[in-house]
Amino acid sequence: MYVHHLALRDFRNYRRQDLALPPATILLYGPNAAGKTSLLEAIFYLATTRSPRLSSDRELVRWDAVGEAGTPPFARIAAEVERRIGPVRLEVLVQRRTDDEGQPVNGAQKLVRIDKRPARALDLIGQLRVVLFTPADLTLVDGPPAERRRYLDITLSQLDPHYVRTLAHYQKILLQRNSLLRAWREQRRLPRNVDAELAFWDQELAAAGGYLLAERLRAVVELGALAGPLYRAISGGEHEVQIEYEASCDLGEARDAGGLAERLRRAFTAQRADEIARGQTLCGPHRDDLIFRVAGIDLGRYGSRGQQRSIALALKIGEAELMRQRGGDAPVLLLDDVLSELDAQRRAHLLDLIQRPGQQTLLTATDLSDFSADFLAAARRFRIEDGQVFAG
Ligand SMILES: Nc1ncnc2c1ncn2[C@@H]1O[C@H](COP(=O)(O)OP(=O)(O)OP(=O)(O)O)[C@@H](O)[C@H]1O
Repeated sequence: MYVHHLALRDFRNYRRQDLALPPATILLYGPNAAGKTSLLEAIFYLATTRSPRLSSDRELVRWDAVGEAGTPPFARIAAEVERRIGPVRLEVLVQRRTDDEGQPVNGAQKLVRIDKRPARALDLIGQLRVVLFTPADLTLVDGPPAERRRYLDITLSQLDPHYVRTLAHYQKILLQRNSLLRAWREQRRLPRNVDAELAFWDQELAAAGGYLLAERLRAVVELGALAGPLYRAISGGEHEVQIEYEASCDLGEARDAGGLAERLRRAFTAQRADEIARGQTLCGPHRDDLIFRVAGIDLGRYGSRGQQRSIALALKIGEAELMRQRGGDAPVLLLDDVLSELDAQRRAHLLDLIQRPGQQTLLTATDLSDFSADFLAAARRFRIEDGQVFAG
């Protein structure tokens, strides 16, 4: 699939921008702070309804944007996407919130349209599939478990509309169950029948969690088959990387959603006293992790920087391959300043993915001298300066 037209209005440092994009390698180059990452961010946002940067939605709106006819300022991202299953037009409007007197308040409102019809944000996810590569990908391996859960969730949410809805439901139930447990702890008083009070929440959390787990376990097997050999090739070593799903609840041999839900329910009951004492849900998909082993050694903990970099790259390429295999369409690749950071061997593997016919890849760079003459001749170039895009 590919984005064949992108339109931005008051998004980050872009005032108004219209851009026709080919299904090829697109090199976005220009000085620091020109707006290169923001362009990738816009596409990532359309695909996932999230910014890859740690910022709130209201920061997406251009600082000095003015709203229309007295309405609060908004940013607009729109794209026409070509896919194997047919084209689609996606649009998101992010509008700053104001109070009754028109004074800015925290937060932003998100309005989504798919083929010009209003839709929910969740419906947008998966319409356009992307894989983002950034220098921060290393935290996938050496960072906290939340980074690895996020990696799985973003991949699966783009592939499976039911996954993204179930994840949203799981998170909602988890919040409610936790606030109930916390309230009991703070009041130092338990209801007469704790089991009955929690039965509904346990049931809902286990049912949603069972589905999430089944899909994550399946994805980990498939990703392992893809990333394992890739790691060996990238690292130039003799071993593949093994990806293990480390569950926080005892899952036994269960692998299907129903069996996993039953396991979760049992785990919640078994740790009732602990959960009440600590005021939170102690196990479930929100506490799980991934372990990367090479020749039996946990490389997240004990790997060298180079080994960890190779795993991170193998995971990202594996993610793109998984999307292509399952979705029938190659995802759009977004490479934020990564190619120049890679050594020749790692770079060659990424180039292999990028240079496939019909693959759309947008990559950013400050310096064209990082690229070979062949690469530059084959890529479509756009120069970015101060929130404006120029061909050539
Ligand atoms: N809401 C906003 N309104 C206006 N400008 C913004 C907004 N948010 C960020 N900016 C500015 O937009 C500019 C572009 O940032 P961006 O990260 O896209 O640049 P870049 O070209 O990728 O730079 P680098 O090469 O340093 O990574 C920055 O100067 C940033 O401060």
